[in-house]
Amino acid sequence: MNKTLRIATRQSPLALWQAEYVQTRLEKLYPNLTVVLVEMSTKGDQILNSPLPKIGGKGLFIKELEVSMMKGMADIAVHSMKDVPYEIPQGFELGAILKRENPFDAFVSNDFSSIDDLPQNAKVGTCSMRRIVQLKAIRPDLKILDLRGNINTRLKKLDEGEFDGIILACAGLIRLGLEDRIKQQISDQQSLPAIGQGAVGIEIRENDTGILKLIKPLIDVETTYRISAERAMNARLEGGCLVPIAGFALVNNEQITLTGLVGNVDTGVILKEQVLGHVSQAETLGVELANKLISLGAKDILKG
Ligand SMILES: NCc1[nH]cc(CCC(=O)O)c1CC(=O)O
Repeated sequence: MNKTLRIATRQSPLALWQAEYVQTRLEKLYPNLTVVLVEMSTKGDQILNSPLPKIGGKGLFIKELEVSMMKGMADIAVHSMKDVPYEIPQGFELGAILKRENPFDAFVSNDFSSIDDLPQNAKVGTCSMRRIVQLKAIRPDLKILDLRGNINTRLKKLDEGEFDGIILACAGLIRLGLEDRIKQQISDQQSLPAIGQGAVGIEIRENDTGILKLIKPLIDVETTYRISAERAMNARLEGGCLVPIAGFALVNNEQITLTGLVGNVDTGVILKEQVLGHVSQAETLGVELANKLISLGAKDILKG
């Protein structure tokens, strides 16, 4: 019997690419399944004249998709994991996390080859508090200017000369076929990636066992360990996009190394720590790292 599965998605080129990627994967797995996209705009897409932290943070890119699932208009929602708040609302759960793309930040410029190549007092565009605090640590002279909008909008503003360079995620550029715009892949030493950066997740209605079974083949185990550790740390720190928090996990031979960072844009203070352990303890390690950061003053740093 032909079944139809409906994917709730935002309408940005990146969101559509990610939703179509899941659609293609599912159609290949299940030839009798029809997979359709239910496109919608979210508040986070609509309010572009204010820095994201001032309008309520990342949940603004998610809420409408969850409402469509609750109303029975869609069966799953595809998100960039870095846009998913650490608390999943009651009635929903993360059903699958797919294989992580390049997780690092990218320096994008038409005139300069790297952050180090930028002249004194160069103008750099980003709205991420995480990127700002780490950029200022390596180049305190830079003029960081607010930059919002989808990837193409941000590139257009760069190309129109508003900035000497901008910071984006490698993953978004790669997925949109814009890898050639990456002038420098910024190392995690210079800019620790955002929690979940580079990973795509599928949100479902809680206990929707039929859908869970359907999407199970899309799960990437290593990525799930990495994102679980990063998100557990963020949850313990109660981090949103209002504060500069970064977390990045790597897995090697069933050992997970989790690095976490908190900072303060006003004071420039950065606190960075690391834990390691067995992948089976991913979430426990995330909490352990958060507790270590808290014991070293993370909450006061985040308050400023
Ligand atoms: N809301 C911004 C956002 N959310 C996810 C990505 C990139 C894709 C990813 O990290 O998976 C981006 C763009 C960026 O940070 O440059």
